[in-house]
Amino acid sequence: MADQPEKRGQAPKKTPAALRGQAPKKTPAAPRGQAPKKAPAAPRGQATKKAPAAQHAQVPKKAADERHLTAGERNELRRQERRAARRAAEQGAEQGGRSRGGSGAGRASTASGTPNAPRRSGSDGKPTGKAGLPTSSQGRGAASADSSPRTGKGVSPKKHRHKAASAAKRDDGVYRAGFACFVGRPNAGKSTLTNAIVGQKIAITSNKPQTTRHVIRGILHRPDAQLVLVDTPGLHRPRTLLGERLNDLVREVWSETDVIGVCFPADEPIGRGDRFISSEISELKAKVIAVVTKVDLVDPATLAQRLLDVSELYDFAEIVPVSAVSGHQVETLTDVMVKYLPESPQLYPDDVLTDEPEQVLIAELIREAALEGVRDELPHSIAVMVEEMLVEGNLTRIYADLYVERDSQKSIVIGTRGARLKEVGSRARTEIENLIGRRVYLDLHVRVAKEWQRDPKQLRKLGF
Ligand SMILES: Nc1nc2c(ncn2[C@@H]2O[C@H](COP(=O)(O)OP(=O)(O)OP(=O)(O)O)[C@@H](O)[C@H]2O)c(=O)[nH]1
Repeated sequence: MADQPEKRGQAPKKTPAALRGQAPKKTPAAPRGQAPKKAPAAPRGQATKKAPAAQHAQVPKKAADERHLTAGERNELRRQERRAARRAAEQGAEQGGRSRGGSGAGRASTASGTPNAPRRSGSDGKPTGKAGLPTSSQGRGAASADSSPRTGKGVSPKKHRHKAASAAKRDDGVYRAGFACFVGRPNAGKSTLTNAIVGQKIAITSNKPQTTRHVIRGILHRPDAQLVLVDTPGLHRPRTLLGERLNDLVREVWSETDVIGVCFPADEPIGRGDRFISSEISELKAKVIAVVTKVDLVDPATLAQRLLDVSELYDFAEIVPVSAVSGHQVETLTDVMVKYLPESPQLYPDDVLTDEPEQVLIAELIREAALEGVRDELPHSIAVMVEEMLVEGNLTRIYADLYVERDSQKSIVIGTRGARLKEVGSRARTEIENLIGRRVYLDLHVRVAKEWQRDPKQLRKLGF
């Protein structure tokens, strides 16, 4: 029988509050019995010929359940979870919930500090957080116990270069864990930096602005800390419904992270967008640092000027110049971010690198390959959905749809006698094989979804 690949390096996505052992209050919809609808077995009404991947999945129940949801429904579920978690955290704070160290002041950190939050027991009878991970009372390291959804094969985390280097720096005996994100104008280098820190490609990158459309978490494990990096789309002036939704998503993430790194590309002068972002973050609880990116592209004098400009823009806690491409100062930046994380037990098991569903990562890799060499509006018009994954021995068959908005775009993406699409497929296949560590057969179809960026129904279907 065909199996869903079992993955190391991935865990089902949970809200920051859930990971910290806070039980989110029910969302308004939940008490009325309006829990997010499960999608039918063939999520997009294209039923029949192939069995959906979820039916083959041998994964924990929650993850298996979520595979039945369409991407849009999954996102809505995430949104509801986040809203509920925020409300729970606020209420916890009002009720004098114990604040964690660092910048998390005012946030309730344990299930017991949250109203209506029953403490759950693990199979061993020990209390666990909502997420099935230990609450802070269990001490560090306990999170790697059996509650992990990680399983055998699949995404193999590469040995992390920060681990050994950082061991020596663990001088105060304090373990820190928390969330950080990079913000900044489109193309500032946020995703490249996230990948460089996590040590594996979990976010796609390209030289087209607004490449990032999903919030993806990458997890860095060190002996003294766990840094959960949340890669977000760049905040921008929205021109479509998609743009508005992406901006909302970014603001939601900002409100729940401990450290925010505002990225300024060293090779471009400070602009209106940078000023706008700096003013937006001034209200947040998170510790805000400045990251001057792409320093390999400028001479020392330009860099010095950029650092000065950045320092005059806002009262940043620190300013760190880095190059994600050469690796210059990446480790220093990591140390700075870790320094501002709250004291906390581990949030994810040891070998989890991301909690993004595998289908989403794969769809992103296909989109990245499709972005190569296209111009003008076309990059924005491309969306990808993985319809199905089947595992046969060491081969994974992936069926994916690549959406564009117009017939003319469809012919560009396909190319003369399918040459361009073939190239996209072969580039994407190599990346996917790197990701899942198995041979891949990739079946790509190009479809037209007219004006999907402006159409709420299509956006939902495509996961926004
Ligand atoms: N030379 C150099 N190029 C970089 C560096 N970091 C990122 N880039 C390039 O800059 C471009 C944009 O990088 P991304 O990481 O996709 O930027 P982003 O901020 O995530 O972009 P959006 O998704 O549009 O918000 C890519 O072509 C990267 O290869 C760096 O340190 N040095």
